[in-house]
Amino acid sequence: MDSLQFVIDRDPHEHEFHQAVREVLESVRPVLERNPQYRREAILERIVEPERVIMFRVPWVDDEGQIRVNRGFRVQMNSAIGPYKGGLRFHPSVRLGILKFLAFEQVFKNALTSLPMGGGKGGADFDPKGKSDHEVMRFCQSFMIELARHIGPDTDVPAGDIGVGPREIGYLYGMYKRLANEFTGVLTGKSLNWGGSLIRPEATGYGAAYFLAEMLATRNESIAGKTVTISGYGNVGTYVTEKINELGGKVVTIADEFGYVHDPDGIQGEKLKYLSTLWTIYRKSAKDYADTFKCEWVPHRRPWEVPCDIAVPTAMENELDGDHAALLVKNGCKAVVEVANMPCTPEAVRLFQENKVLFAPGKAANAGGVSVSGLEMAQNSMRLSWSKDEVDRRLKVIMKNIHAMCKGTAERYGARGNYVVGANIAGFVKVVDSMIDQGIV
Ligand SMILES: NC(=O)C1=CN([C@@H]2O[C@H](COP(=O)(O)OP(=O)(O)OC[C@H]3O[C@@H](n4cnc5c(N)ncnc54)[C@H](O)[C@@H]3O)[C@@H](O)[C@H]2O)C=CC1
Ligand SMILES: O=C(O)CCC(=O)C(=O)O
Repeated sequence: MDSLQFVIDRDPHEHEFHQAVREVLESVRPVLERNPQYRREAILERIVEPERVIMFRVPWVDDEGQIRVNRGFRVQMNSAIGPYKGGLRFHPSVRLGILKFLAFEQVFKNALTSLPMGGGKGGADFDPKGKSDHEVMRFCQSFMIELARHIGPDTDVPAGDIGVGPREIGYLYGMYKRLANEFTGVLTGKSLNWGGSLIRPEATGYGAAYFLAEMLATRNESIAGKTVTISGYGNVGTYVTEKINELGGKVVTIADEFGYVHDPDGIQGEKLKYLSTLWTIYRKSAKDYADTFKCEWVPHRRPWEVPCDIAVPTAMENELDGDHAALLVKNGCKAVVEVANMPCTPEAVRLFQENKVLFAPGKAANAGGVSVSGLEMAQNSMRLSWSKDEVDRRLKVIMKNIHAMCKGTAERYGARGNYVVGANIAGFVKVVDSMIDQGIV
């Protein structure tokens, strides 16, 4: 664990980054034992250090004429297997340590997709909630004025994440195009009229449901008839609900930082349509859903206390801790799928694994989003658009392959059923072998 201590000593306050690094280093220990070359090549020391970090001032003017200043970032973590690729997050919690953890996770996730994408992540401590469209536009334009010089369709291709949806991608793209004077696939998650891919908005949620179906099938189970609890109701929360409904499951909760909604009849039909805009367009609290559809609102508590077969955290890192995990286990939960990035604490993951709850780590289960981003890049390069069925078919194949790769790798390393170990080792080996091929750079 010397490499972990090195990371902690260097940046002691970056706890989420330490957490992500610790998990990967623990998983890959048997790989290092079998391959002494990795130690000789100082592969751990190299993989935990971003290739480049860009941090910049983002000044903008609000609707009252006040000058505001936010901090922008892009962490270009690893380009061994392709251009940096990963989302932008606009949220007040954004700081360097959060983006380093997200960029680090992205490196392994992107390697699992089998598409040629390196890992990166960026964003700002800007909160789009409560801002007018014009304020968001001015912010995005100022952000892109600096970011533009560091990205490009073969260099670094950002996309959305929390707080960055089609509106923000549009404003960011408009400014990039004006600065670069070229129309290229420099961002993904674009609107369909100007280079976006069908199924990209749905991809993270649909992909996670496909992964879940594969995982349940290993125990001769399926999503049909299962009760599911979820947390976030943004882009990924909405589409994972849609696909779970389609596969016969019933989603009974949504949540935010103020509490959770319990709708035992299930979030479907008109209610799901309503949900799909609640956060992504109006940025309203989940309580609004409870008020509108007259169901239970439970303030200051988390949805993991509601008995369920499957739990699907879809909002923030570390939103599901050991106490929540103990409740889920006690109530008979059979599977947990991380659709957010690292939403379960290490203690929660340990409890799930000890109690034989199927556990899908985010870097495998939520890889459908970046996979379809990769397919968007391919379509942009070819100057054509695939049909919805074509993209969905490719997404299904990718998720099935990721599942098989994680499962098979875990078995080969004596950790049957441990998708965390499988995902970390499979992603790690692909990236570090590519780094070694390319020399000490
Ligand atoms: N959009 C994508 O394609 C992908 C997203 N993810 C991850 O999925 C998660 C959700 O992302 P999106 O749905 O895209 O974002 P979004 O902005 O559409 O939705 C964010 C959700 O988080 C909730 N939220 C915001 N601040 C919160 C707080 N302080 N406490 C609790 N909940 C809070 C919001 O109410 C909303 O439900 C994130 O962890 C993101 O990194 C992972 C892979 C791809
Ligand atoms: O589509 C992308 O490039 C990135 C999606 C993302 O940010 C993620 O996978 O966490």
